[in-house]
Amino acid sequence: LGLDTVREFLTREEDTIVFSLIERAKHPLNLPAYQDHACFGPSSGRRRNDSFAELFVRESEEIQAKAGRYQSQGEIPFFHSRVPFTLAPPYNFTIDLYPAAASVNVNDAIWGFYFNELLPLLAKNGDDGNYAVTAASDLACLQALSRRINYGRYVAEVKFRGDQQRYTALISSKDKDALMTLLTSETQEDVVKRRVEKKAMVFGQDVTLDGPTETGDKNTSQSSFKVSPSVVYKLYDQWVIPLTKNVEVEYLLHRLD
Ligand SMILES: O=C(O)C(=O)C[C@]1(C(=O)O)C=C[C@@H](O)C=C1
Repeated sequence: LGLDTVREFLTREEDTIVFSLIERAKHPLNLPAYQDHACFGPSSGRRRNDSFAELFVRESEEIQAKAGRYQSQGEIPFFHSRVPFTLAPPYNFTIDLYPAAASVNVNDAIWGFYFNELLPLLAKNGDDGNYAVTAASDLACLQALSRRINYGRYVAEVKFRGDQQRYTALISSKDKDALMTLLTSETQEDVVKRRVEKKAMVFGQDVTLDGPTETGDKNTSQSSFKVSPSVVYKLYDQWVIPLTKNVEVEYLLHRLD
C-alpha cells in the first residue's frame, strides 16, 4: 500500500462513479420512489416511513451481506443488518486498516447529499413508473460513492505510515485542523476535479461512426452530454473530496486508540 497505489484506486473508481451517474440519468426523477409512506400495492411486511428506494437498498444490501459483500473492508453497507451467515465461501481478505479506525465511515452524509442534492441535478423531472430499475441504479451510485469516499481510510493509513512522527503528534493533541492541512494537496484535488469533468465528457457523449470523437469539439455543448460535466465537477468539489477528507481525519483520530 503506497500513495501511488491508493491514488490509482481512486482514479479507477472515478470511472465507476461517472458510469453509474450516466445510468441513473437515463431515468426520470421518479419522485414517488423517494417519498416516505408511499404505498405500493399490499403493504406486505413493509415498515412505515421507508420510501421505496430505502426499502430497495435495505433489502438488496441484506442479500449482498449474505453473499459476503461486506466481508471486504472496502465495502460498508448503508444499513446494518444482522444477517448471521454468508453464502460465499470464506476468503482471507487482507486487513490493511487499523482495527480501531476501520469502521469510520460517512455513509449517512453520502445518503443525504445523494438524494437531496445530487439526484435533482442528475435526473430530469418526470415519472415513468420504473421504480425498481431506478432504485437499482441509485444503489449502484451509492455503492460507488461510498466505496470511493470511505476509501479515505486507506489513504489516511498510507499517509500516516509515510510520516508517523508528524501525524502522531497531531493525533495526540487531537488537532483536527492541523491534520486536515497536513493531508491536503490542493494540486492533487485540482487534477482530480478536472479529470472527472473530462471523463464525464468522454464517457457521456454519443458515439457515432462519422466524425472524430474528441472532447474539444466545438459542437459538444454541456447539454449534449448524458451527465453534465459541470455537475460531476461539482459533485467532487462539494461532496466527494471534502467527505473523503473528513474520513481521513476521523480515521487518523482513531489511529492510535
Ligand atoms: O490523493 C490524496 O492525497 C488524497 O488524500 C485524496 C484526495 C481526494 O479526495 O481526491 C483528498 C485530499 C487531498 O487533498 C487530495 C486528494
